[in-house]
Amino acid sequence: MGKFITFEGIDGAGKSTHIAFVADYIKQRGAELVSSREPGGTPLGEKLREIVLHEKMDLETEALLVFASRREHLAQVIEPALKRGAWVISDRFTDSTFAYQGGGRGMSVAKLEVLEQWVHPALQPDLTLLFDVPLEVARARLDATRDLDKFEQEKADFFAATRAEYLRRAAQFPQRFRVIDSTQSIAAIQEQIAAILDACF
Ligand SMILES: Nc1ncnc2c1ncn2[C@@H]1O[C@H](COP(=O)(O)OP(=O)(O)O)[C@@H](O)[C@H]1O
Ligand SMILES: Cc1cn([C@H]2C[C@H](O)[C@@H](COP(=O)(O)OP(=O)(O)O)O2)c(=O)[nH]c1=O
Repeated sequence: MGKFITFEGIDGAGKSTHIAFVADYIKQRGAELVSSREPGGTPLGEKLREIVLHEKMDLETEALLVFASRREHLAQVIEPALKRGAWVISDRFTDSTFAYQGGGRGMSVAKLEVLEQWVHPALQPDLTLLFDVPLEVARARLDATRDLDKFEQEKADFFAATRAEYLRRAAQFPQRFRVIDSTQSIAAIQEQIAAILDACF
C-alpha cells in the first residue's frame, strides 16, 4: 500500500503553497505520486465542487455533496492508487468537512461521523498536515491574492469555529496530525515539513 497525506487549514493558511514541495519530496524517493484535491479530484467531483463553492444550499445538502464528491474520489482515484503502491496527496479531505460543515456551520459531529463511516469506514490519512494561522493572517493573505468563493467570504466567527474544530481534531488524533505554525516563513515551514516526512516515512 502507498501512503495517503492530506493538507488541511482555513482558507489562506498556506496549504496550496506547500503541495509542490511535498510532491517533489515524494518523487525524489522514486514513488509514484497522485496529487489531488477536494471537493473535486474526478470529473464528477469537479462539477460538484463548482456547485458547493458557488451556490447557496441547505447545510445537510452541502455535507452530502462533499461526501458524494469524496466517495467518487476514493473509488476512482485514491483507493486504486494506494492499492498499486502510489502515494496520494490531497488538498483537503474529511477533516475539512468536520471543520467547515461541523465547526464553521454547526452541523452535528455525530451526523458527520455517520457519513464518514459510510464513505470510508476503514481508511484514514497516514499523515495530515494542519496549516494553522490566526484568522487575521489568513484573511490578509486572501485579500492580497484572489477573488473569494462562498466559504472565503464568511465572517471571522465562522473561521474561528473552523480553526477551533481543526485544532480539536488534531488533539483527538495526534498519531496522524501534525500542526504547523504557518505564520513562519515559507522556508521555515518547508524545513519543518521535510523533518516531519523524514520522521514519519
Ligand atoms: N508562510 C507564508 N508567509 C507568507 N505568505 C504566505 C505563506 N504561505 C502562503 N503565503 C501566501 O498566502 C497566500 C495564500 O496561500 P495559499 O497557499 O493559497 O493558501 P490556502 O491554500 O491555504 O488557501 C498566497 O499568496 C501565498 O503566497
Ligand atoms: C473538502 C471540503 C472543502 N470545503 C471548503 C473549504 C474551502 O473553502 C473550499 C475549497 O477550498 P480550497 O480547495 O482550499 O480552495 P482554493 O482553491 O480557493 O484554495 O471548500 C468544505 O466546506 N467542506 C469540505 O469537505
